[in-house]
Amino acid sequence: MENFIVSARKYRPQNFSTVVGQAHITTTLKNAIRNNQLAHAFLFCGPRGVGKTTCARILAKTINCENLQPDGEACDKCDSCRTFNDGASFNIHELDAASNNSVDDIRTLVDQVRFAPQAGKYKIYIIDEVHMLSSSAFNAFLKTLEEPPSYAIFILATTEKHKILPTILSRCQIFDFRRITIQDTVDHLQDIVSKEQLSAEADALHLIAQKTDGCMRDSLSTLDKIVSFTGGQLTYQNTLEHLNILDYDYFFRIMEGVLVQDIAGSLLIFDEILQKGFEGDNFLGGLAEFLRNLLVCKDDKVLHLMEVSANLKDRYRQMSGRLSAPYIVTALQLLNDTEIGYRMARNKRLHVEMALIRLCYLQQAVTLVSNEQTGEVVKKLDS
Ligand SMILES: Nc1ncnc2c1ncn2[C@@H]1O[C@H](COP(=O)(O)OP(=O)(O)OP(=O)(O)O)[C@@H](O)[C@H]1O
Ligand SMILES: [Zn+2]
Repeated sequence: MENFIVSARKYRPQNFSTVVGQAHITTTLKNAIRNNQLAHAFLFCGPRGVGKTTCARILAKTINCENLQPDGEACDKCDSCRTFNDGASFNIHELDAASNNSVDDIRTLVDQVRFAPQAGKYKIYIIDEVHMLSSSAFNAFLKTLEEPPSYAIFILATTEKHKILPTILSRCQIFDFRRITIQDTVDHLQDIVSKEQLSAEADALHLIAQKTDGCMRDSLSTLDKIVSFTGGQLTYQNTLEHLNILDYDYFFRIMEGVLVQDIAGSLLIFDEILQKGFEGDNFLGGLAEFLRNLLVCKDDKVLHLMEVSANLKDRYRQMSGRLSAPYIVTALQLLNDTEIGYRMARNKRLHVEMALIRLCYLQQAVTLVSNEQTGEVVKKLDS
């Protein structure tokens, strides 16, 4: 515990096979390396913290490895690999275009490109947040990108692909990085928790993954924070408190109330939520996601779109079985309208309360309508 190092650095993947959730990219890169068909310019696009810089560094190490493995991975033992692992290689240059975006910055880089590497095969230039380069800097760079020396490889990374000029796009091999799924994030966090000999309930890790929405870097830094906050004992409850997330239990309870048209009960639960310091729109957003999950549960074909823990899945399924699909859809529509009106509403509490009351009445209304007029539709959606 005392030696707990920031996970994002300590657990930065050192080879392609340990990069989580980007197999479509790592496989292609490994094949290109093995077959000696490496492009000279790459564009790595995708959300923040999903492994762009990490993959760029692994690529740099691998193509300089003196003893490339048959599977396309670096050996991690040769001199070159060791200097890369120590962060001491002269063959990798990183430029953060967010803070160095002038023509002069690019000229300095272009000047360096002229010199062949003293050791190793390739020099790799990583330009992070490349969309931030000024247009004159872009132009100064274009010539080098068009005719790079054989030993130079450029890896441009960006979170905003649409801002990249077509002249650059057409000169790069483009890789689209994906946000990391909740399950992949949970598995990765679990792995770190075991290695660090900490303890964490699976549902607690799920909460972290859910909160950080596919960004691995944020998941790891959140894990770090909660570890120090809880002394390394993560439970669902203490993680919930730390992350300031609304407990799903509230939504199950609200729905129980709605099912029996218990208006008073539903309003009291909403009051509890407000007392805890949450805002009405947190609640509306959470309830909408909850209903969306109930809808997704209705069909096994789309069940994987519901990214919740195994425990919670069963609970969702049971609840979903008690509601008709038309009810859920109508309720979602109602919540959507309520969310749109929320900002304008003067009495926000009342605005949400009205929605809850209507949800209670809706249950009856939709059941009546669907039985009489749309029995067929309901059967289809429900089956
Ligand atoms: N796919 C992944 N698998 C495992 N760890 C990851 C992955 N993506 C990110 N990480 C972790 O997050 C940290 C930051 O990742 P990285 O710098 O590669 O992200 P990035 O996509 O380049 O983000 P940015 O666009 O913000 O620069 C890494 O040190 C690593 O610990
Ligand atoms: Zn090596």
